Amino acid sequence: MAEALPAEAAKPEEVRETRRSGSFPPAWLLGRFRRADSGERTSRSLDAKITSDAEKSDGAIWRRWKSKMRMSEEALDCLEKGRGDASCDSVRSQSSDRSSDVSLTFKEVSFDVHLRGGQKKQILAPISGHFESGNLVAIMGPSGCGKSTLLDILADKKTAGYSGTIHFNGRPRDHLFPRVSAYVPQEEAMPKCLTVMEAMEFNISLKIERPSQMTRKMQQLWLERRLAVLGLEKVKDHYIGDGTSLRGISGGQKRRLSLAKRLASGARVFFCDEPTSGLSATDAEACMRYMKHMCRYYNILVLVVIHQPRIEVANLFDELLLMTSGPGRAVYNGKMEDVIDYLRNAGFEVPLHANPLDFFMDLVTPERQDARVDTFVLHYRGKAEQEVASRVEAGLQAELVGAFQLLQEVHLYMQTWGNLTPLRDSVYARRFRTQLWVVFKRQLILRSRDKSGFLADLLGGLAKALVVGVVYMRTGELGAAQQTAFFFMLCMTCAIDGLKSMPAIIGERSIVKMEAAEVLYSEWAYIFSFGVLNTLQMLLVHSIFITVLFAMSGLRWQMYADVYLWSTLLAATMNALYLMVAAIAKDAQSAIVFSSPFMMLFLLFNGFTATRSSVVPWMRWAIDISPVAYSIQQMVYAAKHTYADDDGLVKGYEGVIQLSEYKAHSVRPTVQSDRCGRDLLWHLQNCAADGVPTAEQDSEMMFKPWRLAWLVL
Ligand SMILES: Nc1ncnc2c1ncn2[C@@H]1O[C@H](COP(=O)(O)OP(=O)(O)OP(=O)(O)O)[C@@H](O)[C@H]1O
Repeated sequence: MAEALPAEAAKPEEVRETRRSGSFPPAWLLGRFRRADSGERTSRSLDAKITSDAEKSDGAIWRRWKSKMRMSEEALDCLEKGRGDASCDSVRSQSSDRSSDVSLTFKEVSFDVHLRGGQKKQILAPISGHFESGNLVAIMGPSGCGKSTLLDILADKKTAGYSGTIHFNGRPRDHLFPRVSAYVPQEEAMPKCLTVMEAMEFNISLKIERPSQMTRKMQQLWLERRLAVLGLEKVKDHYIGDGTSLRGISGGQKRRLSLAKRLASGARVFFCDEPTSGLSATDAEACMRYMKHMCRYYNILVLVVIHQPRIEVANLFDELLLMTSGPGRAVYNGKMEDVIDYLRNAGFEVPLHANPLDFFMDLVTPERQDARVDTFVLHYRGKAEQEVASRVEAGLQAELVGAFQLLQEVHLYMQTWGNLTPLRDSVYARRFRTQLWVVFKRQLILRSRDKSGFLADLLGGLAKALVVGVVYMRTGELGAAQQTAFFFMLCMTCAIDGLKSMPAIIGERSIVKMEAAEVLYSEWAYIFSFGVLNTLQMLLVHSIFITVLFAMSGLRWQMYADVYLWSTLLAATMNALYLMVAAIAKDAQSAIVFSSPFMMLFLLFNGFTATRSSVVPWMRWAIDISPVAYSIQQMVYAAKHTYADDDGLVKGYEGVIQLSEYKAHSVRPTVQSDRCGRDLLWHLQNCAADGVPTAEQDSEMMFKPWRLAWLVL
């Protein structure tokens, strides 16, 4: 059910009149509203949140904070209820007391693509515009006219080359532009097991540092105000969900959460690509009303690509950039309220009861029979282009504060609530260490909530050990060949086990890509935290598997450490390989397809069923690089050492070593003595000071440095 919609906020003119006053600190960030009158307005919902502990521990700070939140609540109240009394007028005027305006100016932006035959296709013909904060701007036009392309270019998301000038606050966009802008995709992938408030906290902790005296509770209240602006305060403790396995917030609420997260992060320009697509008409209208609300309340510029909205939604927009296709050209760029007059001037009267935007769109859609594309292109060039050009020129000359100064304003204000580290002049707001910690914490929370997945993993490991264990129960009593077959099976099982973690990384990849594009954190922060947690879980499941299996096999416990070490290294190596493939593959299916050749190569060239003499000479390298072959070999040597008192088994293992041609890799004392004398590197690694083989060599458990490096990699 759609929530109560906020009434339309103050008119753009009101905002423009007051926002240039240049006061500090910026109201858009603070939600800073002075008390409208001396009358005490109690905020019941806020009072309920005040804990006596907080009052006792940091009374003065808490009281200041409480007062700020109450003022912010008053202003919200006025905006939501659309009240017109004097106190609200005062609050409203102060709510638009914004110190930092922002503007986006683009001049002659065009985009061409090169087709196969070397031809060039113009997608966007030169297009210009200038938009200011506090406005909700619609970018509309027929399908394929280049709306999303233009939005991507303006948001600095287009990787292909384009031409034209784009300025933010009268200056070319710099490396800090991503920190003051936000690109909101049609549908954002978000972790389903996170609550709305946690998602907000995650974003803010990666974008704005919490001052030393600001408690988590204070920050949460601050975030609640942002949620309230987008009508989400009632679902702050709800899971985001995915609509299938976990029923979370609605589609419309998810879209608004995408906006709220970025709002809390301090973004000043929003680029929204069809934020209402897929929503019901009521939800779409609610979403747009909240966007308008946000835009006014925080003096933010919002550009929205939207397909033919209902009249109620269309009326919410302040400005319209209407385009036609073939190539994408502007046919209108001005105030939404002037559309009817513009059409009339061009000789078209909007029929009674018709939606003017629908009427206009039909006239500029080339596919329609009644289209008048050329008329409007000429009309725009003749009548409107000049006026747009002068706005653009003024915008280019404006030189408002740059992105760093905007960030600095927030930073300086935040310092009034405690100590902060210096503001970073980097695309990332927080240090790598902080990014790592925040991402790691979220991973931990998500994993701890996915109890069924974790339990299934543990039980799966146990069940696998029991099944394989039943087959190899008498291994300890059997000969060397059968014991080696057990090692072979064990290594095979460990090598394929990592396949199960591929879907997890593929599932999370779209979230990570989006968050990394938002420059919340570096992808390495995710890779490290995922790697650590995945390895820990893998080690736990693997330990259960190996211990149960080993206990069932009846082999001597002296060799448990060796079997554990080599099987773990093997599992970790293969796991890393699968994760690497999963990270670059398109989807789960192609990840399986890509990883199959590696898996088969290592499993087949295992040095046991396929040995150096049995394979074609030019494929021997495959045995040399196979972690499976190396693990089996080390287990065989460990077994030979463990059963040194059993001549029969020792002979059997020597036979296996000979058949498998492990000698080529092992260290024979006679050869070593000789080599210890002449090979310096070999000497340093493998020989004792007197140049004779060490005890480790005798046990034939030597590491080959390059093989160890391969395993670790
Ligand atoms: N990098 C590119 N290479 C080739 N063609 C491109 C590229 N970028 C955009 N186009 C083409 O430009 C045209 C406009 O695409 P765009 O998505 O911007 O249109 P749109 O107006 O947003 O369409 P819709 O309303 O249907 O989403 C399309 O035909 C698209 O294929």
